[in-house]
Amino acid sequence: MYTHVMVDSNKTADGAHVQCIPHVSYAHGPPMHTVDAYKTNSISESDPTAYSITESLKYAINILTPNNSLLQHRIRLGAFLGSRKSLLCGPGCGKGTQCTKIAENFGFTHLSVGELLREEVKSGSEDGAMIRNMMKEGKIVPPEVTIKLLLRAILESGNDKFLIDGFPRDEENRAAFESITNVEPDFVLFLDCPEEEMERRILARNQGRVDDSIQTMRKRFRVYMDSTVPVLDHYNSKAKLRKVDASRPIDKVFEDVKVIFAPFGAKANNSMRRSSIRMGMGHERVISLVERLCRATRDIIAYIFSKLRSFYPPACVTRKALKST
Ligand SMILES: Nc1ncnc2c1ncn2[C@@H]1O[C@H](COP(=O)(O)OP(=O)(O)OP(=O)(O)O)[C@@H](O)[C@H]1O
Ligand SMILES: O=c1ccn([C@@H]2O[C@H](COP(=O)(O)O)[C@@H](O)[C@H]2O)c(=O)[nH]1
Repeated sequence: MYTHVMVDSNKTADGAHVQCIPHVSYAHGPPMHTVDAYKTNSISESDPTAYSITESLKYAINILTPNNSLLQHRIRLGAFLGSRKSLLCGPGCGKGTQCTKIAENFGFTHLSVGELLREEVKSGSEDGAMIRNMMKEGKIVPPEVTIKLLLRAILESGNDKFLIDGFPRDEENRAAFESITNVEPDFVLFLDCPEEEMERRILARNQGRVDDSIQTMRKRFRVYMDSTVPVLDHYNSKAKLRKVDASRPIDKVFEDVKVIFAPFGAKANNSMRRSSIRMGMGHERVISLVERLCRATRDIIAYIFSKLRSFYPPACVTRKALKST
């Protein structure tokens, strides 16, 4: 299986996309490279000059955002990784539930990688079948896929504050993401919940998810222990882990979460919030639209003035012209 990175140079950074497609085509940049999508650092035998997928993505991102500067500016990450108690836990601790509340209250864009993957499956894309199978088995999808989806969502969001829910699930995803973007999360929220409670929540969820079965849940717990706990340890060693007791009711958990997030985000004001409700959108989206509108208005006014100036020169110029006649 080979995956390639395509860069469409006609798009602006906001509209740009990084795509994994079966045959590479770099619109600009190095000649075609083939990359083994399932080995982060592999070099294809058929092409000795092949880039690793990480390098390819890095190159693509650099085209979209020279030196990663835009991306660095735009990403401030709060990552949710799952939860654990007595070293056994993970899915169902309430990440999605708390993320929705944080996004509403602190103006973050909530990006659930699990949700992005589910949408990719629904879209019927080439990766869809592979993603669905991996999710059904409770496995972690390779970084080439998750990071592509994540970066696309980041670039499309128009926001500069992101809440990344359920990522990175393993060291490979963490290392690839940090290497590509050159950014680390501000902190990682760890929702601590007993395994039995998480089981209860998952089995009561009833949203028709392919992984909400006892069998898959057990597999997910194992994957969590083997692959995600080392990521938690990594952030803990960097003093970036913030732990909250997630076994309590939703609002009680959120009270503690709010304290952690308080320094990280301005609350959207009430009129913005009312507009978001009226327009049926998340308020961060409304803020971004208002910002864009302001920028567009400023550009239009500047344009009108430049036209006016060419028809009506400034008074001093007119006076000078009159004097000389
Ligand atoms: N504190 C809580 N108390 C009781 N139920 C909760 C709590 N938090 C979330 N739930 C419920 O538990 C279920 C799982 O929550 P949620 O989907 O937010 O978890 P998650 O960690 O995102 O799960 P997954 O990792 O499987 O995506 C949902 O039905 C949700 O309504
Ligand atoms: O970074 C990620 C995040 C998720 N997955 C896969 O999706 C499911 C469900 O994720 P939730 O965040 O719990 O909704 C997870 O079990 C993985 O199979 C992933 O591969 N990589």
